[in-house]
Amino acid sequence: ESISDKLSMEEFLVDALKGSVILGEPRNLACLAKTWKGGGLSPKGMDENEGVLLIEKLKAVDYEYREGVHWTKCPGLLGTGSFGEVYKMEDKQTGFQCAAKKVRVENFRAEELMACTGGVHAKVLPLYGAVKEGLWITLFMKLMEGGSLGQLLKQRGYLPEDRALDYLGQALEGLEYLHAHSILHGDVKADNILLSSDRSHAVLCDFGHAAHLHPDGMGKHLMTGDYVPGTETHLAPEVVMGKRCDSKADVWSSCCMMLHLLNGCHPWTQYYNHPLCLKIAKEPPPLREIPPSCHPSTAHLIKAGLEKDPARRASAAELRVKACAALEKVGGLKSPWKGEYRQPR
Ligand SMILES: CN1C=C[C@@](O)(C#Cc2ccnc(-n3nc(C(N)=O)c4cc(F)ccc43)c2)C1=O
Repeated sequence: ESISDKLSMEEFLVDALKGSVILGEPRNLACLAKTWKGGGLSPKGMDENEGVLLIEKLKAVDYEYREGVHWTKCPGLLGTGSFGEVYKMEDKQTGFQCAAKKVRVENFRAEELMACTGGVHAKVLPLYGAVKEGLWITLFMKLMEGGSLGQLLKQRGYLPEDRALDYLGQALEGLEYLHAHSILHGDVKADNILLSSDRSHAVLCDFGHAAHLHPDGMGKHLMTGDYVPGTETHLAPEVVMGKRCDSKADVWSSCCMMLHLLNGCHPWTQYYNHPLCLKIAKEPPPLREIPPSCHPSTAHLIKAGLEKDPARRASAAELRVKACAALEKVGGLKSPWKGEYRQPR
């Protein structure tokens, strides 16, 4: 179909979807979500209820899906994502439980949904739907009973090398998939890695800082428009310098996360005060924070991911191969979970 046909098709779709909550497909949701930015504050908008649910177990009733009516928040906060708090929720009709992130309409970025409606991958947190109710947008997603890697790290102090390598490898698998679809995650860190109940599987979450990259791989200026950068200690030099960025920015962040997993503290913070962005731009990469006890192949892969020049930096795919090789070299995944608390270095 021609561009104009595609546009009119999309306009037709959105027109049909406005004002209702339906069981639909990811692309329906992507179209509707584009109309939510800034959210029409018309008086009707205050009580408007529209959206797309992607799984049967979340059941709209008469084209509505309202908090407290059709679903309820379970007590207790799971976590706080970019611009929103995350709760466990339960569908009143089916009893199905999942997680829900609530974002104010003025803080909502359609990219958060574009990133996870593009397709499904074992290392990316599945989206179960999104609904606008008045001035709030609720994003439904799979519940991960193992909690976040950030929470695990707080409990354990720092992780043994084999565990850190295994989680890094899984995160890089998810990044490889996103980068192949021209999506930059934008905030790779331990808090945005969620774990299965036995903590063996890890998935990427929180696409609140995601950006769509030019398919030709040409970098994109991030510090424009409504873009808000990710976590300062994990920002790549090209991001803090406002240069064009590409998927390599996520690779730098993944190695900052690796240092966080191995040391129990964020990089730069033991050596410099805020604002850190000047140091990140000026200073050499934080290679001195690689624990001396690390296997040489672990140190090598962190160096490859912390190259200041993104063109010389390894890609997610290349780094994942190095992480798998390093895990082999250290003897595979052996560390027990029991272990004692390790005082951060
Ligand atoms: C698919 N999708 C839709 C919205 C999304 O951008 C997000 C998120 C997000 C941010 C911070 N934290 C959590 N978070 N989720 C869970 C969970 N699903 O069980 C969770 C559990 C915790 F213990 C702590 C934080 C948690 C989830 C996204 O990725």
